[in-house]
Amino acid sequence: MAGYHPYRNLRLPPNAPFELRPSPGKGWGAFATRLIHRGEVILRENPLFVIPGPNVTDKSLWQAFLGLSQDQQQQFSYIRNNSSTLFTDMIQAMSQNHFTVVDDNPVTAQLHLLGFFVLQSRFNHSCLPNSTTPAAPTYTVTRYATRPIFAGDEITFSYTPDLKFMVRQERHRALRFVCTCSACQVSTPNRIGIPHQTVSDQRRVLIRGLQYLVSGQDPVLKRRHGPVEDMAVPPLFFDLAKKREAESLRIPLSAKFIAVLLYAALLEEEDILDDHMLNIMRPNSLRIAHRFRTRSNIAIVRHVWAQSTWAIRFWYALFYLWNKTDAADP
Ligand SMILES: C[S@@+](CC[C@H](N)C(=O)[O-])C[C@H]1O[C@@H](n2cnc3c(N)ncnc32)[C@H](O)[C@@H]1O
Repeated sequence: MAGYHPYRNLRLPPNAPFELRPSPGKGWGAFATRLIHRGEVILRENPLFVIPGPNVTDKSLWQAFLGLSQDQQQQFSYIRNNSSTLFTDMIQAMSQNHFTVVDDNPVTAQLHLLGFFVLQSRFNHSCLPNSTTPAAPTYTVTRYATRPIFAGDEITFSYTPDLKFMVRQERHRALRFVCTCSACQVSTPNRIGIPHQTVSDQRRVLIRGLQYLVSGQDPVLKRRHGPVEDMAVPPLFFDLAKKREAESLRIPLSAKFIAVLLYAALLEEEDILDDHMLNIMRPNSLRIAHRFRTRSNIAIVRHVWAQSTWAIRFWYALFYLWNKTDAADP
């Protein structure tokens, strides 16, 4: 491709299944150069440096920068903001190119550490992503494909997991840019002609409410760090009795089980239920399933669990368990 851009100097790993090139409306992005299978590793990368967060100072950033080798400093100097101009200060550069990393040392594991990533930060956001970078107790950030990605497709990920609980406009405020993915484009109609975005917004409000119901915490407002910390998200509950019920976790076991199944079914329908989320969802819902103590309920739960999709599990549970009390109820 013609035209000089400093990103052409960024070093990709040998056999990387992607290339960097302009992504209309989003600066540059990463695009698959061959079919990438679901679950395949796309990129494993170590940070250029790691510093304590969440609040960083120019001084700590300069110190980290000066500790880099000449070659690493040069890779750092190629990084641009989205409009291809240099960052005006180090804090801005860090805020757009970092991932939170976790220390595997039990003494320092609680620190909020931020790593500067040259390549992982070149991937653009999508509210319907095709890759993910699950948290792991190591400084290395690994990106996996969450669905098959075809040659030429842009490789994207969700910039924060909490975005799945937000409607389009809340997501844009949190991201501080207007995302143009298909969940955000007002004009994209779904299978039955309704704009995807309308249905998607309704699903995400429900997903947030269900998460509140089973965890007792509003997943959006509980956040203290990150892009959503200072945004005005409307409260979910206007009925204070319901809010207290959710927060005291005193909902019957059958309602909780149904809520968890509906939560997974909505994620599945929204097409954002990836293998890493499933690895969390499955044991969580099984834990609730194993708490039933009433014999007839246990038989229903076994039958529910044997179904093939979360949507069918949800409908079975709704039909057979709705309003059923259990010996294990709080
Ligand atoms: C870490 S950078 C991603 C790489 C960047 N595009 C580049 O050229 O280096 C994040 C910035 O990319 C842009 N961006 C990422 N995803 C986008 C999307 N879905 N829609 C519009 N802009 C996006 C935003 O300006 C965002 O602040």
